[in-house]
Amino acid sequence: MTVERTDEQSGPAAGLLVVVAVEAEAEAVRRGLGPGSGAGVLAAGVGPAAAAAGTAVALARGRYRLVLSAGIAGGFAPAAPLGSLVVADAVVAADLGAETPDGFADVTELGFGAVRHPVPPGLVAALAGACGGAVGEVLTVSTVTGSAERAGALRKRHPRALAEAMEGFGTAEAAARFGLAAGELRAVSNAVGPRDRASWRIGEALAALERAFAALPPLPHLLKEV
Ligand SMILES: O=C(O)c1cccc(C(=O)CC[C@H]2O[C@@H](n3cnc4c(=O)[nH]cnc43)[C@H](O)[C@@H]2O)c1
Repeated sequence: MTVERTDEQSGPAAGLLVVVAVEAEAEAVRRGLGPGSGAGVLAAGVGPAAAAAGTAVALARGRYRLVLSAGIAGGFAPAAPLGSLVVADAVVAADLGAETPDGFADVTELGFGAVRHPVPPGLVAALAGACGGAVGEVLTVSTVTGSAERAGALRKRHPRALAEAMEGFGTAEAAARFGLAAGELRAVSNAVGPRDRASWRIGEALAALERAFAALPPLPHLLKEV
């Protein structure tokens, strides 16, 4: 696993680490950031475990002050349509828990762990103000939702959720171990609900992700907010 920086590794403290799942997302982020941003961009793999492991290794090896989970996501209709951007004000593990006779119980209800990482409000405002993204919860799931029933159950349990993806909570958990804030910025490639591969708009979502990173304020401005 390597963290590719968009400029010299040996320069001043990098500051920003952007963690995505796959190389196509990393390329979109790098194009948006442009040369000389100094940010680290890591394609850590799909899912919360890969994201947590990759983020932790990168943070142990590099000098970072802020972490962003980024990439494509499923959007909850109608708030997060295809091609739109979503900025998390909380990163929430939505399927970390147990099935009980009374329904799903998250790990905090079972008496241990955490399922939620709030994002510093100033960081949320700076990100959303810059890219025009909608603000709300972004869920992290280990299984992509593929039915209206599951989508409805998630929305019932998380009425403020705008999107689901698979890495944010892992990235935020790792960042927290290093005492760092983490945000999440997602571009919607598909609707959360019944599986319909023909309707995915991955190219549009990657283009929106690139535009979002091109619009980000300079790093010192973001760092003031955390
Ligand atoms: O096979 C399917 O039905 C299916 C539907 C949506 C996404 C996938 C993926 O394997 C992509 C996972 C990858 O992309 C992010 N992502 C994008 N859309 C979603 C989603 O609706 N729910 C969860 N994750 C999504 C995710 O963060 C992964 O990196 C397959």
